[in-house]
Amino acid sequence: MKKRKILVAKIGGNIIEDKKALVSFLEDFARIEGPKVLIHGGGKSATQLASRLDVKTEMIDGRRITSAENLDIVVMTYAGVINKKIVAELQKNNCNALGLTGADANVVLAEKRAVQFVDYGYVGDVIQVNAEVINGFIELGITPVFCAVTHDGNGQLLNTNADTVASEIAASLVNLYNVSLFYCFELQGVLENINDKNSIIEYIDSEKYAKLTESGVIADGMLPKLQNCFDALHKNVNTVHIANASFIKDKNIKHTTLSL
Ligand SMILES: Nc1ncnc2c1ncn2[C@@H]1O[C@H](COP(=O)(O)OP(=O)(O)O)[C@@H](O)[C@H]1O
Ligand SMILES: CC(=O)N[C@@H](CCC(=O)OP(=O)(O)O)C(=O)O
Repeated sequence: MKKRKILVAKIGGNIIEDKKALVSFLEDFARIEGPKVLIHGGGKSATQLASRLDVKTEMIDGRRITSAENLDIVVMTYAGVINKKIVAELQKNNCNALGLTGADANVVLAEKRAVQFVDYGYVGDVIQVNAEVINGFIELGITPVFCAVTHDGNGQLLNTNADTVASEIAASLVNLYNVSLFYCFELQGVLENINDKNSIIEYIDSEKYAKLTESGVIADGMLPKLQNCFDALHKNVNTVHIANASFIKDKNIKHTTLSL
């Protein structure tokens, strides 16, 4: 039997911080028919709140070193203000959204990252996603909206990169759906030259990915994003794109498509 299509979209901190871009993205997202899931980050907002509270922020390879204080800040920011504002905006646009952390309904179970060279603190690596629960919400006509907070099943909340949450949720749905994963952000795609907004690399396969990483073209948040794209493809997610937030309504704009 042919599988139904589902869209798994992720928006990051730069879109969330840009009120106009966020409102416009959510309007377009709300309009999309059929099953869909939204995952959001908000790293920029968490860093701003930490600074207002005089709490140090440290990122390594695009991931936040998460102390107990940082964890409280990210939970307040991601699961609180950002998640609820997004849900309210989607409701305004007649999209029946439900805001969740990975702890809610036990959808995203993670484990605290073991200390190897770096102690990331309360950062979680995803162990399991409960696709049946996500599908249950969708069957009820509800659009799940996930933030990047997960849990370990023993009462500990954890901070997980939002791109990873999106990749894992997308991968969990492949037995039920034909899954498209869109990473939407402020640029047009992966750039050959970060200072030239038009230098969009339209196709990246595993070989090109290795070359780009080696040459240092890929840096900061783009490192985990691409890793997560390839993880999703290896787990049989059908299509993966990195694109500007407006890609959600206009599939003809230039962007980056990933393949193995
Ligand atoms: N080659 C590249 N092409 C595009 N962006 C890149 C590249 N290398 C590094 N980046 C950085 O990665 C950022 C995207 O990662 P991140 O900030 O985690 O995104 P998001 O807003 O989706 O969370 C871009 O804003 C850019 O600063
Ligand atoms: C472990 C880790 O790094 N978690 C991320 C989660 C938020 C996120 O990924 O936000 P963006 O999508 O806006 O970057 C962080 O705290 O920054």
